[in-house]
Amino acid sequence: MTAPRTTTPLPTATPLRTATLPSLSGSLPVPGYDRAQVRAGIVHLGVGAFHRSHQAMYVDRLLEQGRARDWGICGVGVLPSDRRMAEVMAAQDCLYTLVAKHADGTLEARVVGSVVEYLLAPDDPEAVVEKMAAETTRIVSLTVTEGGYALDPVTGEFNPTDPGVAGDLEHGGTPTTWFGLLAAALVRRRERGLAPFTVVSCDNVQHNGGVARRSFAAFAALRDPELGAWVGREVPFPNSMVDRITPATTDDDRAEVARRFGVDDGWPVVCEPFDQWVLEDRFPLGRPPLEDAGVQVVDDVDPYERMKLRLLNAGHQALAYLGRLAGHRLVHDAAQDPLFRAFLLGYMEEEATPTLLPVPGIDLDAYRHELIARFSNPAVRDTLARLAFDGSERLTKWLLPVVRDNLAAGGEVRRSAAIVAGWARYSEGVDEQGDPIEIADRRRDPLTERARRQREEPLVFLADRDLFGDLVEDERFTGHYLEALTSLHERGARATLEALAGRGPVPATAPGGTGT
Ligand SMILES: NC(=O)c1ccc[n+]([C@@H]2O[C@H](COP(=O)([O-])OP(=O)(O)OC[C@H]3O[C@@H](n4cnc5c(N)ncnc54)[C@H](O)[C@@H]3O)[C@@H](O)[C@H]2O)c1
Ligand SMILES: O=P(O)(O)OC[C@@H](O)[C@@H](O)[C@H](O)[C@H](O)CO
Repeated sequence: MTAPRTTTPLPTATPLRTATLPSLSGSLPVPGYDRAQVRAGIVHLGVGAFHRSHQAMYVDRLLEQGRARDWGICGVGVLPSDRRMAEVMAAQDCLYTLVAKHADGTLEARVVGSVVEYLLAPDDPEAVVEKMAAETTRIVSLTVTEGGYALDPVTGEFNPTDPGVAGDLEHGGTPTTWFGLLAAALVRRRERGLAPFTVVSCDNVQHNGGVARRSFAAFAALRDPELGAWVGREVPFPNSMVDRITPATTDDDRAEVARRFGVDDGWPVVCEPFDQWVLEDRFPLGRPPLEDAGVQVVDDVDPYERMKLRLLNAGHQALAYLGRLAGHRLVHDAAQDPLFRAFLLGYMEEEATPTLLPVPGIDLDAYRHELIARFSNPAVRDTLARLAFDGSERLTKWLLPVVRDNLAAGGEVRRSAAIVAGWARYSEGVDEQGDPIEIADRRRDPLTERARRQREEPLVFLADRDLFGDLVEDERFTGHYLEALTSLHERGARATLEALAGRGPVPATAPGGTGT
């Protein structure tokens, strides 16, 4: 999460504060409700761009309807890198500008007021624990990223040696991770005879609620087996599918907000107009009437999240690496490129869709085409670099399940293999023009080390069993993978996609070798 760097107030713009809302209301909608009357019933851990464009926006909609006054949000920054957010939230009474950008350049903006408090855990972990332990807190929600669940990428089980949890497991004492903070709060609630809050993961993880429960219960059990069993039994973790493309805020966004709306906002949020939240209804302590704000409250989220993760998020992976290799930097440029558009549609139609479950009320053909249109929105200016961030946590969780299902069912894997080969080629850290690629991945060093050996040992990247399990032993997959990797090395990304589309030469042979 990178904060916009400009700190100088823009001359014609009004600083965003409770006191300035009346003067700002002439240029954009501001909260019409009395924020002083709103109490925090939700504590959210990991207040980044997405929480502010999505969950906080739905709660703001309800507050605007005069509802949900007990369901305001207390935001929490868990990591030391959240300090800048804490400063902006403190300076702006937690207010911020949300700007949805339509493809035709139209902007829809409003000041969101649903976040009513913000705490920075590294400064005051006790305040965070106490907030979650308070009777008024009935929901704790999370956006801690895919890598935040301390999961082994192959087994999907909790990994107690993950650097994200190891500290809290080894030292006990003052919690520094979301695992430790949540555990301390739940222990305190149990001591006070209070029922546990509901934990809602809003990360792009399949079965995010179940995964969060398994991983957190395993953490708790290592601290105290009895606590682990109680968590597994008593703490509700509903699943949810969340969707709204929300790039990181840039200086240009901040300047545009000042210019167009006269607001000097230290950290506005820009996003696409589309939003979707499909939520499993398991909230023993109650929840806000989110269905009245446009949330789909359902019994089974699985078909929706599978659709979204395998089409949208894996689709993003399809663009991220091959698009960058072909010279694109922005998502809409890649999505508007006919070659990439055809590749993406081919992946979605022939490889991802056959692995989906029937999705109630959704026309999958329309959904796929809507995705292409959303990716092509030039106003959003999402970057391929954002999509490529921590690929080892993303590609493995979204694309590899598609591959495994298709291999088991005899389905198509050509394009998926090319996406993985694209990631392997990208991980060499040099693009097709010879310029460096900055690899932002927690596993960067082992990834690049293997990728740089692959011209001599073509399967060495795929042979990383910590990421790919035994995929390297599947000859059908490795055949397509080697074909794509050879083509990427010899002819580049564009020619590789042309060959996949049947419009160019396919190498007659591919080199062998299984690597180590
Ligand atoms: N941005 C989107 O388009 C989008 C859409 C749908 C879902 N999401 C989900 O939201 C997540 C966050 O996206 P964002 O755009 O808000 O990113 P961001 O970089 O703006 O914010 C990420 C937040 O998560 C916190 N965080 C990261 N790792 C953590 C950890 N281990 N423990 C505690 N906090 C941690 C950061 O401190 C920060 O507050 C994504 O990883 C994804 O799962 C994002
Ligand atoms: O946010 P991440 O890092 O999980 O994934 C990158 C993108 O695929 C993702 O943010 C999408 O834009 C989002 O899931 C759309 O709802």
